[in-house]
Amino acid sequence: MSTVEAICLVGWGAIGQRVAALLRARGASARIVGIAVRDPKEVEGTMPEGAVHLASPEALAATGATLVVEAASRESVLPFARAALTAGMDFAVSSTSALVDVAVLDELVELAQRSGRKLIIPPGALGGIDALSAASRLGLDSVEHVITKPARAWLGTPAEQCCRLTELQEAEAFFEGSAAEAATAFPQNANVAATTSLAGIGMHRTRVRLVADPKAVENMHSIRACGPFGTLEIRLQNRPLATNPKSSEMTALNLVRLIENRTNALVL
Ligand SMILES: NC(=O)C1=CN([C@@H]2O[C@H](COP(=O)(O)OP(=O)(O)OC[C@H]3O[C@@H](n4cnc5c(N)ncnc54)[C@H](O)[C@@H]3O)[C@@H](O)[C@H]2O)C=CC1
Ligand SMILES: O=C([O-])CC(=O)C(=O)O
Repeated sequence: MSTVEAICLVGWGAIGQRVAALLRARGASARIVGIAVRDPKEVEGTMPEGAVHLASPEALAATGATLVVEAASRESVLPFARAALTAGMDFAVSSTSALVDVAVLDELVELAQRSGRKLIIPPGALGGIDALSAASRLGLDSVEHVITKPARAWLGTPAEQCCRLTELQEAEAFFEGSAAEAATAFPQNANVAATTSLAGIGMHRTRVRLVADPKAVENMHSIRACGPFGTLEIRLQNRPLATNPKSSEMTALNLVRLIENRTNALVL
């Protein structure tokens, strides 16, 4: 028996629209029933058939969705996750930098437990999060994550105060610190650091380096983890999304995978 998953999206930007387009093109067993954005004009003329605009988190409850997928902003996570979990829906987080705040993470996990639903952290722009999470069950000695993006992807972030992004000739590492510091200061570019931390050894022990590379055309992620399990080394060269160079195509693809796995008999 095949089922159709009813989904609400929070955010209708580069990732949200790409996910919707991929689900439609692939004929996935998923129906987008609601889209939350602050300004309804943003969805005018592009809303998937049968979907409604949601003006607030409280509007989720009436949609009948079983899964809410956030691809909006750090600020959107707490109010929309609260509303979704309370209404008996699972909630998938893209803006994982929101979870650097332990009070937010604890509240949402507790709410998910009480409501019998799931707070889901998809791999986002990453791969290998399954292996890292598996390895962490034996304990890990170290996790390092290097994020290298084209210089233009760092425009409009505090990287502008660390280096002259538009004049760079060579790659420049402009930040080194913990994942907590990286995700807090760069919520549009370093959600992945929070994701790596949640899967591995936490926000404070995960070391992060951020690099602006004027010659790069892709968003690169290099992760190295060591522990009693052995060593893990992963390197992704992600194509950026056409409408937002800060975000990778892989993020949308991982959401499509998550959504399709909800109804597929074979889960991969
Ligand atoms: N976990 C990961 O690996 C990755 C996470 N991201 C994060 O995913 C999120 C979405 O990324 P993009 O689609 O590229 O961004 P975008 O800027 O293209 O689109 C954001 C959308 O969310 C809406 N929005 C923002 N705040 C909102 C709020 N409080 N309530 C309702 N709607 C709101 C905007 O109006 C817009 O429609 C960002 O926070 C980004 O940093 C992006 C790439 C990878
Ligand atoms: O898409 C990426 O490569 C990573 C990203 O923006 C994030 O973690 O916020």
